[in-house]
Amino acid sequence: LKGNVILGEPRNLACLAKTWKGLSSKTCPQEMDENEGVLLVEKLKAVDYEYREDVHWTKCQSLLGTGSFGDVYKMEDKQTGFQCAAKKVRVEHFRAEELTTCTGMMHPKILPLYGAVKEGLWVTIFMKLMEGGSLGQLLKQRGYLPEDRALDYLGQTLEGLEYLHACGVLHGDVKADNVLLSGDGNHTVLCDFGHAAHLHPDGGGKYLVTGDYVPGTETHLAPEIVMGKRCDSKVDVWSSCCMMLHLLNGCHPWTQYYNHPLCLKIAKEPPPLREIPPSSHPSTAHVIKAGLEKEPTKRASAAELRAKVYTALQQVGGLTSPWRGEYREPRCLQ
Ligand SMILES: N#Cc1cccc(-c2csc(Nc3cc(F)ccc3O)n2)c1
Repeated sequence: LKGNVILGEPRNLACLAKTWKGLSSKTCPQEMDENEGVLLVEKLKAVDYEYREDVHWTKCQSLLGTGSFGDVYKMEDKQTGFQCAAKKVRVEHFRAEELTTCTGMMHPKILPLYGAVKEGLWVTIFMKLMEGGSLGQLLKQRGYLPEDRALDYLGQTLEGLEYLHACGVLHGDVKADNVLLSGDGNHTVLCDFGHAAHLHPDGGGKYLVTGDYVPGTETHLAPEIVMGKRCDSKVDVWSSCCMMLHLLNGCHPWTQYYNHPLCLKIAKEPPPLREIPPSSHPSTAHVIKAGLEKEPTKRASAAELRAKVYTALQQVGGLTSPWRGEYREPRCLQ
């Protein structure tokens, strides 16, 4: 059995990932057994240039969650015993941007990539294990979050976005399911670059709705995306405030007022500011208003919005409530 899995550098992985794009199941039989990839950490060990599921690594029983285009499992390297998270994506659904946008990214609020391997018709992407699970899962357990917790998580998410945008990358699917938590619930990282895109260096927008672009979560889509206009990093700011409404209410924006297809409403209707809980502090409302400007040039940047979030967090008395507290009936079902 031939293999071509190496311990390498992020740029090796970015380069190899581009050759995986668009391979379809119509490939020849020997392709079915191909095993190639780049591992970025010593704790994931290829053996004779091979790294195969159930041979060199195995999935642990639990399904951790569902990412874009694939399920996420806890996995263990059979040689080193090291455990991490792994998402399996069919090559037909694999987008090279999932790896080219986040390789080489080093920031406390961005989930570290450990490598990726193609085995037959599957691409497996390895990332750091986050014991706290996703913010989406926490929300299901708590109904909706206290204002200080929601502000703190929004602020950390915006820190990660600020770094991403400075690197010329837009995430494309900012939502609670793609924000992961440390074991103590106090630190977040942004994950899942399945909808990410490289921004033009001139900072000009990019036509997202083209060839292989798959839109992110409909309820969180910015107006300029649904109107097929040029998009830039501001689309992530809009989505982060849709996530904020989701954290504060326990339900996605728009869904209580409109039926599908929501994209027509997102384009036509005013921003969903009426969904800001009346009990919110005025500074919190100010943050959401600044992030839900329909005109991207008027919308706050991730850096500007982060500053407003920290002010609001101070105004509400800082972070005081526990991350796992009592369940609160989502506001949308009241
Ligand atoms: N650890 C962990 C954990 C727990 C719950 C959900 C997720 C989750 C949601 S999207 C997601 N994407 C993802 C996970 C990988 F391991 C590798 C690439 C990915 O895009 N992971 C991860």
